[in-house]
Amino acid sequence: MLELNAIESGYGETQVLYGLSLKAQKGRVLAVLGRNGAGKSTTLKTIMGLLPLKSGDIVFDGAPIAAQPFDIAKAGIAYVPETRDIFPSLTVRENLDLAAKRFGGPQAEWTMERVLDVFPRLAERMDNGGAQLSGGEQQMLAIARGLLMNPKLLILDEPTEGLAPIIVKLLHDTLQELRDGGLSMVIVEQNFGFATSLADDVVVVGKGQVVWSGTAAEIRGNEEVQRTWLGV
Ligand SMILES: Nc1ncnc2c1ncn2[C@@H]1O[C@H](COP(=O)(O)OP(=O)(O)OP(=O)(O)O)[C@@H](O)[C@H]1O
Repeated sequence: MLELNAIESGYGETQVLYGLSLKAQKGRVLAVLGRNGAGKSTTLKTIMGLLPLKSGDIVFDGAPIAAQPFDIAKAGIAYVPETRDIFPSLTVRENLDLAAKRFGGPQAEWTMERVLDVFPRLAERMDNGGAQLSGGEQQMLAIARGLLMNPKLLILDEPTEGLAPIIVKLLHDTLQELRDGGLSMVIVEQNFGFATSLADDVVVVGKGQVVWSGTAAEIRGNEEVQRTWLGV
């Protein structure tokens, strides 16, 4: 459903991706792993139109991906950045309403009610300001907002970063539920156990390219790849 073919991208003069190719398939979870600075976040930002694609192409659902972030979201990709980017001065309800109004509708698969079923903790915090939420609640809000965009593909950048183990476990169970419901996802993650227990497929990024790809079971059994490219 999403295909990156030999993409090159970076920040101004600084090139970070050197011919990176990968495929994310419908109904499956792809984990993108790699050491700090390998180019994982840069890959996601390039997919989302936040960094210019210098060379190569990106195909989503059989068509070249749009150039502008809003059009990419409209086409069906929801992106939860590392920074979560919720609106701190708005309440939980207002944060969710913004996405529901823009991307919802009578036919929408994800409604406010359904999202709050998945994240009951948010239902208890609807009138709290974004800034009053814990890190885990902010992450839940960011994912809930992504779901209300009714995406075909949900992209998450380091969802467990900075979260306590008990919240990581809760998040894991929630994402597993979404996966079992058939949601396609791409997850960039430093937490190897978290990522490989959720993922079907795995790519490892090193120095701006994909250096290994296979299934989650294969990488769990491959200590050499773990040691060489992930430092696990
Ligand atoms: N805004 C920026 N301007 C210039 N260089 C950047 C910028 N952001 C990241 N880089 C550089 O791009 C390279 C890849 O960064 P990227 O964030 O994609 O890595 P990553 O694999 O996601 O790792 P991390 O887990 O640290 O986020 C790094 O060398 C980083 O220093």
